[in-house]
Amino acid sequence: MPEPLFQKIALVGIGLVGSSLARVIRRERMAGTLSIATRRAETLARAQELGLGDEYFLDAAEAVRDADLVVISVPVGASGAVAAEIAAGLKPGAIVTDAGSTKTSVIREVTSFIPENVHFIPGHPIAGTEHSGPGAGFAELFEERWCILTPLPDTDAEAQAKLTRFWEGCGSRVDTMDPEHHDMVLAIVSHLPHIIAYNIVGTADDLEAVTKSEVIKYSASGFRDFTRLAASDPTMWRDVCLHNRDAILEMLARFSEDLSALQRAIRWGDGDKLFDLFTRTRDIRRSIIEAGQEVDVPDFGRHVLAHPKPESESA
Ligand SMILES: NC(=O)C1=CN([C@@H]2O[C@H](COP(=O)(O)OP(=O)(O)OC[C@H]3O[C@@H](n4cnc5c(N)ncnc54)[C@H](O)[C@@H]3O)[C@@H](O)[C@H]2O)C=CC1
Ligand SMILES: O=C(O)C(=O)Cc1ccc(O)cc1
Repeated sequence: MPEPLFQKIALVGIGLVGSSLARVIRRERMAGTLSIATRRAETLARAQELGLGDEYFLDAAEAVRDADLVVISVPVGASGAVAAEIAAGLKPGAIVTDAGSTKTSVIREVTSFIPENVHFIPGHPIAGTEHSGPGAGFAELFEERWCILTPLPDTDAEAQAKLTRFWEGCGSRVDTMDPEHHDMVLAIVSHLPHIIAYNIVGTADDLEAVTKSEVIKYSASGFRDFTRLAASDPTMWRDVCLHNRDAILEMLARFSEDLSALQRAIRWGDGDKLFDLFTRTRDIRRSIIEAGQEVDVPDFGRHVLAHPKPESESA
């Protein structure tokens, strides 16, 4: 039997992302020992019931002792507290990474707690669903998805290569970005769509007082798609909004400007303008599909964007 990639992996946070990692780590035999820590006793008991790991701890510092890889998968607002908690237990030479949806805030809040002889390499799997908790995870979550690493200027190349191999073992393709760029890109492709969904579903909910159950009864698939995103975890998305504030506000400002232009076109009956925009956006969708970037995820009855296929596979 080949040696596992890591003798011991510790997962801090065992929700959708942490429990998906636990499942794929086990399937691919990437850890000699898999240690799991989370804050609440009920969540830990559920993880244990599901048989997600080999060892279970409420004290994260104990879980990370002797671990060669530590993955922090908690809402981004809790990353700093987790780093403070685990700092004393970290093994020299260990790799610490995270799965947080924002990167500059995580780096700001975590780095100072990480000892000099430990490699901190922030990361973000661009893979998820609207579900949360240890029961929501599945081993295939990361397959054919990007994982973005945002290494720090002094990141050790060997440690980064090993973390890259880990994500590839999970089925992902790995890219690197600088953290500010990551936060700007994710603000438009992920954070704004969720904020827009929360907003439109909230507006419809306010209207429901007037229209009674019509919002539910006649909800077309467009509205239903928004309700899926708007069902995402409130703690996670509160933290994303608070921790990627500047990039989100920048993207919201652009969005509002464009929405005002659309509003004006509708008010003044400018059909050409509407037609031009709707044609341009349809072309974008078509080019994504033609490039083979769209994959169907039958489990969730939804379409999500995956990474483009490499040249050799796209023929
Ligand atoms: N849900 C999604 O689709 C994706 C989420 N992410 C990011 O991954 C991270 C985890 O998200 P999910 O797994 O979806 O969340 P989740 O809500 O399913 O799980 C979060 C876990 O963190 C634990 N936790 C919370 N505070 C803690 C603390 N102070 N100490 C220890 N454990 C604590 C919770 O008990 C739970 O086990 C977040 O930073 C999120 O932004 C990244 C990609 C996709
Ligand atoms: O469920 C969806 O459509 C998502 O967009 C999942 C998701 C949520 C947050 C991330 O940081 C990455 C992916």
